[in-house]
Amino acid sequence: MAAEFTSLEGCLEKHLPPKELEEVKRILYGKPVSTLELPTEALKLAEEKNFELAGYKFGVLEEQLRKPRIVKIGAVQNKIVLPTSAPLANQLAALHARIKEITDAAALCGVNVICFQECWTMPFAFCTREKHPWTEFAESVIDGPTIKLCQELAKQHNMVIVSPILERDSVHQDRIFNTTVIISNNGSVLGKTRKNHIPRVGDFNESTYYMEGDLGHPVFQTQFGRIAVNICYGRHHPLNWLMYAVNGAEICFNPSATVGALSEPMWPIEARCAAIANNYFTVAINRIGTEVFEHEFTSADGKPAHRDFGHFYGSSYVAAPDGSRTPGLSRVNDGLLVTEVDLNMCRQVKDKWCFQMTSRLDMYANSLTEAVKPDFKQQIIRDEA
Ligand SMILES: NC(=O)NCCC(=O)O
Repeated sequence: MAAEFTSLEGCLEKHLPPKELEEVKRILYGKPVSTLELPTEALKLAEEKNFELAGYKFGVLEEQLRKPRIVKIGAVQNKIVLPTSAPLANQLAALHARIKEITDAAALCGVNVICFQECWTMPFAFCTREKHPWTEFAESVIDGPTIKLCQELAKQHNMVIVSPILERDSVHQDRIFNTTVIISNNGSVLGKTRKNHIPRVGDFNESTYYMEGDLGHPVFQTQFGRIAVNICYGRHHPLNWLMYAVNGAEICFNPSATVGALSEPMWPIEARCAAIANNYFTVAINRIGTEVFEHEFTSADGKPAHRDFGHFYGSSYVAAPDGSRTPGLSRVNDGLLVTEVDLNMCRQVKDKWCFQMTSRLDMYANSLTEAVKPDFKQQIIRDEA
């Protein structure tokens, strides 16, 4: 769908009578979320700097023996700032400045953990199939310029920063990975996680640029809960989501870069299903805009060569373990979504639905062990009549 369609929620609100709208929202979005009051200063900054700022809060049961574990999550979606033909250093600096503005607004809103979009320091150039100059954006997660910036911001704002970048691993022969770095609110690098599943679909020609993640499914214990990151295409793999839950995640981020023609109908479903199935909060983040490249490329589908990927439709949202979700940010504008959650909800929903007790992981572990053997025989009962 074209970039002019700004948001699904906006369209429903414009065209449905209030009573029907309430029913549609109940069915499509689950238990209603309330609006979070945001400081005037932050709203002013958002207006001045031209990004959407929205805030929501999920309802949760009050417990008698546990204190609430309130966390404010920030999700950021943004366009690239300069054209893809600008000098790389300028492109990077402009993105750094943009993310700093949005993070400053998040700090004013009291955000505890913020996550940016997939490979946020660069245009999503993998569609071009050109290595030069794009692989130059890959940087060290130990002392690269982006990590340094994130460390400063994390310390300044007492905020955990989840920063998805293209990683250059110089300790291992300059290999490249699609990595997310977790920076603690004290400014130190807590660790990193790498994209496990690499797309081989449409113009997402990413497997020629970087390798499959080799770090498993780490979960990071932060001062604001246990967090994990399932990077973009990993959201199509239920076992990837599952393993972060098995390792104890309470919030699972899904920083992404995906376009309307390919995935938009799947977008509202996948991270939300994952929240339900895995009893954690999911944070689905997608980039914004249409990125135009200097040289034409084809999509190997017989259609004419072109210079862009299509429209990255944003629509970032948060889903809760009880199946409710926030409205999405816009399909066309940069934005910051602030969501207040009580992590106690994860266990409350586990106790209600018992998915963790009925999942039969041992049965599937055995079945999958058999299924990956070369001499595996499918369990099919044939009608020989
Ligand atoms: N960045 C990325 O993995 N995109 C793949 C397309 C999709 O998963 O929608």
